[in-house]
Amino acid sequence: MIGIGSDHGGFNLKTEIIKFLKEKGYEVKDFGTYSTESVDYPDFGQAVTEAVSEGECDKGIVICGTGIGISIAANKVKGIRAALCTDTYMARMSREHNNANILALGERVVGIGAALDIVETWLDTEFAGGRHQLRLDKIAQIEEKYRNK
Ligand SMILES: O=C(CO)[C@H](O)[C@H](O)[C@H](O)COP(=O)(O)O
Repeated sequence: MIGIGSDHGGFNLKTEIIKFLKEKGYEVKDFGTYSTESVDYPDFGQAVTEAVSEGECDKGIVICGTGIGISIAANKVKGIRAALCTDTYMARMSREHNNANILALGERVVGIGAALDIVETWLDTEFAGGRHQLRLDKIAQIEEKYRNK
């Protein structure tokens, strides 16, 4: 199950991505927003990332105007590694090296065609493990250190 959410600045791209994923046979859960009326991106970043963190969704996609705000919000949730990607190389590396479990996109930054290529690359790429796992373990240690501070 892929969780997806956006603010108003990412609503149109979210609609296109949902259509694309369903055509590819993915199960998708849409966490909103459901129109271009102004809303706050942390609410939707939190909804998607909690679903991934709690195991309801395998991976998540979050979208705002730039992808910046919603990726910052997403990375506050324990166990989340949200990657803001603007091209397919970043999408591939964010999976291969960072085992990103959330893809962040900016509707006002990337066109629809490029965004769909990024989504496809991201979903099709596996984590490489090895030395990269050691680095992710260090990120988890930082998360743990600052958890209750
Ligand atoms: O969070 C963002 C930037 O970091 C997103 O791009 C938002 O979508 C953007 O800030 C919303 O801006 P708006 O002027 O309220 O549409």
